Amino acid sequence: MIIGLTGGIASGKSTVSNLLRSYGLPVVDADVIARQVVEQGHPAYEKIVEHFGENILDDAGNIDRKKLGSIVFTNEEKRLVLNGIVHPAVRLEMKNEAAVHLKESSHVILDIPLLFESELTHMVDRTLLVFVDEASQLSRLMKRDGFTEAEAKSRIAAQMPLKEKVQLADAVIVNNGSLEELKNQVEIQLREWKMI
Ligand SMILES: CC(C)(COP(=O)(O)OP(=O)(O)OC[C@H]1O[C@@H](n2cnc3c(N)ncnc32)[C@H](O)[C@@H]1O)[C@@H](O)C(=O)NCCC(=O)NCCS
Ligand SMILES: Nc1ncnc2c1ncn2[C@@H]1O[C@H](COP(=O)(O)OP(=O)(O)OP(=O)(O)O)[C@@H](O)[C@H]1O
Repeated sequence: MIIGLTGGIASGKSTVSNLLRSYGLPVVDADVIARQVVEQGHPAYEKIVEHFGENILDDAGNIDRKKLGSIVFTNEEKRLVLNGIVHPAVRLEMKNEAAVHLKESSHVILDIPLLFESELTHMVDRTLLVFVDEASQLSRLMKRDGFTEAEAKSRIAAQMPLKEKVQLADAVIVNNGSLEELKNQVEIQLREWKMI
C-alpha cells in the first residue's frame, strides 16, 4: 500500500514522517528529492538558471534557496514556472524510490506537500493529512525558519487552505496540541490501517 502523507507548510509532516520511520516504515520525502534534482549538473538546475538568471546563485554556483524562495513565494506566475521545471523530475524519482521500497516492504509513505494542489493522488492508495490550525501554523513556521509574519503568510498563501485539504483526505491527524498527542494519533491511524 502506498500512503500519501500531506499537509500544509509547517503542519508537521516531517515530524509525522519521523514517527513513521520509528516504526520501521519507509518514507520517501518530496522536499529532499526536490533539493537533489536542482543540484549542479542536473537538467533542472540548468533550466532554473536559464529562466531565473544567475543572480539566484550563491558564490559556489548553487541555487540560493532563500533568494529563489523570495521570488517564487511573492509571484504566482514564477512559482508555476519553477514547479513546471522541478515537479516532473521529483515525480519520476519518487516513483523509482517507492518501487525499490515496495520490493522489501508492504507499505511505503510518500511525503508530498503539494499532493492535492498538483493532483497527484493517482500515485497513492490512501491519503493522510496533517492538519494544524492557522495560528499554530503561522507561529511554528516563523519560529522554525525565522520568517517575518509577511514572509510566512506568503508561503502559507501559496498552498491550498488546509480546511479544503481536510475534505479531500482519507484520514486526518490534528497537530494543534503536544507532540505526545500527535504520536498517539499516528499510532491509532497506523493500527486502523493495519500498518503496525
Ligand atoms: C522555492 C524553494 C527554492 C525554497 O526552498 P526552501 O529551502 O526555503 O524550502 P523547502 O524546499 O524546504 O520547502 C519548504 C516547504 O515549502 C512549501 N513549498 C515548497 N515549494 C512550494 C511550491 N512551489 N508551492 C507551494 N508550497 C511550496 C512546502 O510545504 C515545503 O515543505 C523550494 O521550495 C523549491 O524549489 N520549490 C519548488 C519545488 C517544490 O514544489 N517543492 C515542494 C514539494 S515537491
Ligand atoms: N505538536 C507540536 N508541538 C510543537 N511544535 C511542533 C509540533 N509539531 C511540529 N512542531 C514543530 O513545528 C515545525 C514544523 O513542523 P515540521 O517541520 O514537521 O512541518 P512540515 O509540515 O514538515 O513542514 P514543511 O512543509 O515546511 O516541510 C517544526 O519546527 C516542528 O518541530
